[in-house]
Amino acid sequence: MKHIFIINPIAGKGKLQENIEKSIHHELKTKKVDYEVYFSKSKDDIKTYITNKCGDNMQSVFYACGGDGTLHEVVNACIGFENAYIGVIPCGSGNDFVKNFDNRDYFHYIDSQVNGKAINLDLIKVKDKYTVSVCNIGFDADAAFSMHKFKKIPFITGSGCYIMSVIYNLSKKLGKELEVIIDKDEVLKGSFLLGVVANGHSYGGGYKCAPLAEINDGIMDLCFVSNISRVKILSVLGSYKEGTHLTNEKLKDIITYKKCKHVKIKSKEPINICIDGENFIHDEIELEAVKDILKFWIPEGVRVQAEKSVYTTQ
Ligand SMILES: Nc1ncnc2c1ncn2[C@@H]1O[C@H](COP(=O)(O)OP(=O)(O)OP(=O)(O)O)[C@@H](O)[C@H]1O
Repeated sequence: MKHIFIINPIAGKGKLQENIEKSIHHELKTKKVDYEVYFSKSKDDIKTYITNKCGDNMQSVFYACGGDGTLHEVVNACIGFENAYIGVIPCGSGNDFVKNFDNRDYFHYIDSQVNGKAINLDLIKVKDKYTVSVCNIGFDADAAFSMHKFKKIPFITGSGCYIMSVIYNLSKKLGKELEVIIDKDEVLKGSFLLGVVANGHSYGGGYKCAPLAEINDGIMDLCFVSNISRVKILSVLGSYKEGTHLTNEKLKDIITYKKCKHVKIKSKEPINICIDGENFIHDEIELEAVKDILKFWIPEGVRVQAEKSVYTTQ
């Protein structure tokens, strides 16, 4: 097995990458491990690099050294290659995918990584892409989209930009008129503040939007929040971040939570959609759970999180 570390130099604040490169060489140089370190030049470069590498028919693990965006690119580049496995060394800002595992520290240990093993996990297929963590629409997707407006302001950090973008979006009309068709059968119709279709349980750097989601059950978790007043948003957000929104009695009338295998979302006008934190615009999307398609390389000592206790869902 060859171990190929793809480091995204701009993920997170770019602080951990140098240390990761040093520990890779420190741990592996003297051992009989076939390895390579590559610094990605752009999003598209990740795909070109992996496609070329997979062409040599060698069994390889491609480690996404970055955040969920980097992992998303590595996964989508590797899908379809029988000889490619996907690992991750989290060094982005959110790193939500690895939150679905116990003993996450081991993701940072190079010896645990190279002594890992392959397991099968699920992904969500949306259009011609695969989602690793979460697809989201609504208020928070709009905030992610309009962040660029604030990036040009001097001395404002990434989180500062996000806060300004949230405030900017709060001043605009809230609520998306949507039709959501679940498993080709059940229809939800209405005005929604936000909605997620999730493989993993978290997004946005720790918002536990889908607390019951499991990455190896072949099922997606859908959580839609009905449109509410600006004042109520603040009281909902705390619960939504903690993942207690399913058990919070005060929120039961505004939350719809379902487990499903297929979802179609329709809007009369094009809307912003975030897929693993990457931005897209569509007026209709279909999402489908695909069981066991991700050939994930799990470090020694790490476990997929155990089944959650059952909450009351609608
Ligand atoms: N060399 C590069 N230059 C510019 N962008 C890159 C480069 N390599 C990869 N990318 C892209 O950078 C984007 C941001 O990376 P990523 O999402 O991993 O970091 P993050 O936003 O800090 O982490 P997270 O998504 O976990 O919050 C991704 O879209 C990735 O494809």
